[in-house]
Amino acid sequence: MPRPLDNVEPVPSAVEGVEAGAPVDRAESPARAGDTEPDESPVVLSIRNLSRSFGDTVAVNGIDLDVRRGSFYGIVGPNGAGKTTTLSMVTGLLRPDSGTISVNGLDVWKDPAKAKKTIGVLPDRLRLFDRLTGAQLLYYSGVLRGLDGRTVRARVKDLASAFGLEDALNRLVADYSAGMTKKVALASALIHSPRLLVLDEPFESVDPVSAANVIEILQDYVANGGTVVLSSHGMDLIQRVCDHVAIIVNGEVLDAGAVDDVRRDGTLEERFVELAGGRKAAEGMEWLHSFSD
Ligand SMILES: Nc1ncnc2c1ncn2[C@@H]1O[C@H](COP(=O)(O)OP(=O)(O)OP(=O)(O)O)[C@@H](O)[C@H]1O
Repeated sequence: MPRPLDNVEPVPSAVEGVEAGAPVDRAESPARAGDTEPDESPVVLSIRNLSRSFGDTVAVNGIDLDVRRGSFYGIVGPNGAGKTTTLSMVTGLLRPDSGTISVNGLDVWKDPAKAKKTIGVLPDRLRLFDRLTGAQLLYYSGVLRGLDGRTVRARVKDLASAFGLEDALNRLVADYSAGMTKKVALASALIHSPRLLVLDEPFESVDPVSAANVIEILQDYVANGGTVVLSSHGMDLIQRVCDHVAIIVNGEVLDAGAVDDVRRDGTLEERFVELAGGRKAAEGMEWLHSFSD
């Protein structure tokens, strides 16, 4: 059910009514909210001619992308392809050299405060206030997003239960394992029920059971009108869970669209390897077999 907020456009809660269990394959997913297929839904994220260099390194080179409401959109690409740079610019964390990014009709770099209210972010290199307990971190994330204390406390409880963090809530985040840190950061990204979730490698370090729970939470969120953009190196996961995908190589989108169109007759991994330039044979590594002793 939708849960209206005071100062954020209402979107359904991502965590209410979540039960542990395996995530649902796209093919078996329940019908999306509303009658429209994603391709007829409004564009939530629009990227036009986006570029960013670091010195001589061109990290992102003229990217265009449209992500529609209710989409579960995967961004894949080899190491150093420009995924994190793109997502950092989308979420207002890194200023582009050129190009525009519009989220929910708001220009992220011209109207950052309003645009950011509608975005939930899981950044790549997590810099959390880790001297807080998990409960404090979630509480402050909610309050900083403008929610009142009572609402935040209720949501912290829901999120802790959905992410299996109940027993960790009173421990310092600095003492969390990598997967627990990822989960508390993801919970922080959800607490204000944003319209768009941008998640950079959300499943890295997360155990399979927790990942299944998180996927189910995200699928529920998407089925009720939320939109997820995530980067991952898990091709199987993207193929199974996402409805759309973009393959980024050397800062450019080499293919994008419905997962089934992008992968063509093969798997997404096969298409990825084809576009990313194929695998390299381990030539010149014979010394590795000589063993030091
Ligand atoms: N702050 C920075 N300073 C200098 N170079 C950077 C910086 N951030 C990114 N780069 C460079 O930009 C390119 C794209 O990096 P980016 O982190 O966006 O790739 P990625 O696709 O997210 O890679 P990975 O899959 O390894 O996380 C790389 O060549 C990287 O070295």
